[in-house]
Amino acid sequence: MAMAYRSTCVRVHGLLSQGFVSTDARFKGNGLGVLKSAAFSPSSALFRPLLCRLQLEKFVFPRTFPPLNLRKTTCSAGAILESEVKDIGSFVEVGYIADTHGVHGELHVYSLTDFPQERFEKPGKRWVRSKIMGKPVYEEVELLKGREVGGKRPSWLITLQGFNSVEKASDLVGSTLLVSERPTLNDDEYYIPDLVGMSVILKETGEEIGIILDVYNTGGDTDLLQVKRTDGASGQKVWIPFVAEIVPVVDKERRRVEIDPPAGLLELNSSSETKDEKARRRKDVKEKRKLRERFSGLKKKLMAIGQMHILEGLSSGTESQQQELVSQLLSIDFGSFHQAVQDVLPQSESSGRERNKILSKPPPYFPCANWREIDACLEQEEITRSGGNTFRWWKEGLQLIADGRVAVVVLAGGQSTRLGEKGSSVKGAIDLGLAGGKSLFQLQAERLLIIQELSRMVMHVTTKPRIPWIVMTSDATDMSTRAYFEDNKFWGLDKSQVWFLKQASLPCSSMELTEGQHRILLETPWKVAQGPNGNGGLFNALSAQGTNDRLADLGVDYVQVYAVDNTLVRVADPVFFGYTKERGADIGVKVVTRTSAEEAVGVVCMNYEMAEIQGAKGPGSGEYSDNARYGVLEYSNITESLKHATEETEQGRRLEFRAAHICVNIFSLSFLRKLGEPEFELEYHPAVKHIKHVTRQGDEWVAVIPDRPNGIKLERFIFDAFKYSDPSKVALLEVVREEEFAPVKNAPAPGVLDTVDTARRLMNSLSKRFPPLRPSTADIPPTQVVRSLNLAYMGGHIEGNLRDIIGPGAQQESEET
Ligand SMILES: CC(=O)N[C@H]1[C@@H](OP(=O)(O)O)O[C@H](CO)[C@@H](O)[C@@H]1O
Repeated sequence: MAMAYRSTCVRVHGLLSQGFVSTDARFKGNGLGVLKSAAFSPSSALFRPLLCRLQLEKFVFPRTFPPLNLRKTTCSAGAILESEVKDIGSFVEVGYIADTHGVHGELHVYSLTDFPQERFEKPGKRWVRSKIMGKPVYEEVELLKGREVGGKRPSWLITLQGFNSVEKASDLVGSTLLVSERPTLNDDEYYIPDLVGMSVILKETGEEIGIILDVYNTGGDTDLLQVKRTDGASGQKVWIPFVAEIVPVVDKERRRVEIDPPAGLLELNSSSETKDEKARRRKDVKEKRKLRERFSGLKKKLMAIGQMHILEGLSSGTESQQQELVSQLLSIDFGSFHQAVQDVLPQSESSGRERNKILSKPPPYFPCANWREIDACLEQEEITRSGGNTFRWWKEGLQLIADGRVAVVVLAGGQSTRLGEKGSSVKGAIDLGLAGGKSLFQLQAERLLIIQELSRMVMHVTTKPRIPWIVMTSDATDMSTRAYFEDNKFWGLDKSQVWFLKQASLPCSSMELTEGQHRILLETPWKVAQGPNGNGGLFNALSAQGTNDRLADLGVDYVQVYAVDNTLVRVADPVFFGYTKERGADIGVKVVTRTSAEEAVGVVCMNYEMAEIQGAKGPGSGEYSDNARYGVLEYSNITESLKHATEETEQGRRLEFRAAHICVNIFSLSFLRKLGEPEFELEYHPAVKHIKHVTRQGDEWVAVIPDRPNGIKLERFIFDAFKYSDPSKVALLEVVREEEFAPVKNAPAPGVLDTVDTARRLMNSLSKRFPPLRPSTADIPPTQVVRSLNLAYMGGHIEGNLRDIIGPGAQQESEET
């Protein structure tokens, strides 16, 4: 019976039921052989520096903006040209390197092999084939380790020696992973390419009846040899089960198999096979036609929007690289992209006009939460006492949590470009340098665990509440984020309460115009550079992926949404929930006082539409409409005069627009549902960023690593949704900056704010104000436990494992109860 591997092996043993086919390179039955270092000519060593030099000489600086730093490392010292490889047929494609993963240079590889464990997990030599200046280049690499990850397509995360940073690893994205040796097979196993082309001889008569065309497995256990008749039935194809009884001899030396077919097999197969084959061919033709139609539709669309250049990769590269490009292109919504570009273009041209129509004013009075008040009440062990506002909101919020009426969303789809190369593609996984190596995600998970426990204790519910934690990711962060949560066992949360939600991405485009178009940028010749569609992409994602319905089924009324980068964020803050509910609001907005005119934060304002007032004289006239809407003047858009505007108060001069938006908001579920409707779509804004890409120059692809912003990402802003709410349903709540806002945005550098270092300092100074939460808490009276937990939630330090203090996670508990 036969075990068959395309470009790999077929095993013969037993009867009809025991064979199978698997493939290493599914679409190409390459031959194999062992590649020896002697296979390369000595001149390859001479060629390397020449190749690198040539590359640099070929770099042309883009005309429209100043010289950029170009990548100089595309050709590594170990790379050799394809022409230098003597035994090219000996390589087998085993995977396609689709992306980098995490901070340590892991690579995400789509499997093209039937031996994934062997190829991606077993340490040892591998080869990488990429293209430099249009020429295939091979480089030997050492696989250190690999692990399987979930997903629609079989894929692995691998680590290669020497590729220990995102920067290094990204050089390999778009390349093909190869092996140069086949797994050792048993005596009864054969590689398909070895079988293909063998003569098929009738054992009884010694007569040749045909040659093996291919080996197939139709899903059962048995491999089938497809044999083209060369005898009297010339041209017909027959199928011969690859089992020892029918194929007793496989003679590799003489390249022949001897068969002993049962009576009628050859005839039976010939006729029935023709039918099967026809059906298969019809299906193939149909599928190919469908694909061709989709592809020609795509081409027309690209032509219409002036973006044909993104198809250039199809004239070079390997089959798998081209397939990757086609499948990526077919998945991109170019209609939305084009619409978004249109949104952005007229806006930037007429922004002066737009601004004249809107008069922005600071928002009216908003209260400030007073946290000390809660602790004072708890210290006196008077949980039932009415207390002040904050204490009332706190209890109301804990009740909402206990009743399962709230959920939280963390916005974690961003690509962390401002964190520089040392940043992680998963911002929430950044090591903050805290004791215990806690990351942003871990801090947030701990707060969620604590608040669930607090709600259980204060509201006397028997089952610990389980607050749905929706993690919004993007193509750029999804897989790594999921793997990070899995690796950390969800920090003790119930896995089922964490829902991943992927926001959409859109192509990135050049900043300058070419023939009147912002041209789409390519990450590699076979991959369009894409970016997540901004934090305002949340609303579409929630509705399109059924999350709103799921929340409604659970009875959720309010959803807190926050940016992943805030180390001090109070996840599922009961005060904020209680306040928003008490105000009957659809939107709750946390603000802090802006520190200076230059602080990179949006400021909350009221926008009055001047155009709607009869006879209004314009801004400054003192007249404006009463249909004001809440909005945010984003730091990237605000005018200099509004940014610096001050007002006189009894305490002296202060900034007029001082309510900084910290990206911690609450939306009622009914409002989120409304935002899912087409008429409440949010507009796009251009975000100007550094975008690494490749460009085609003549026959060569040139890598561009910009040292200044060179491209545009199209983003929606979450706060643009505020304008769709009646202002009476928007409730601002001021909180204490030192207690609730310490974002990580930038790479650490002297004098730079909002870095890991500044955030850690803020965290440490806050936690010093509270006694640490210790495991011994378990021995103190419940009211004191509540106080300790509340202080830990507010930023206190936790000693040891949180699970030792608050007991098992929700899942175990609910299973026990
Ligand atoms: C579109 C958006 O939500 N922008 C927010 C957000 O800015 P980023 O620079 O995008 O992180 O977080 C800031 C607070 O950290 C907030 O002030 C600003 O308004």
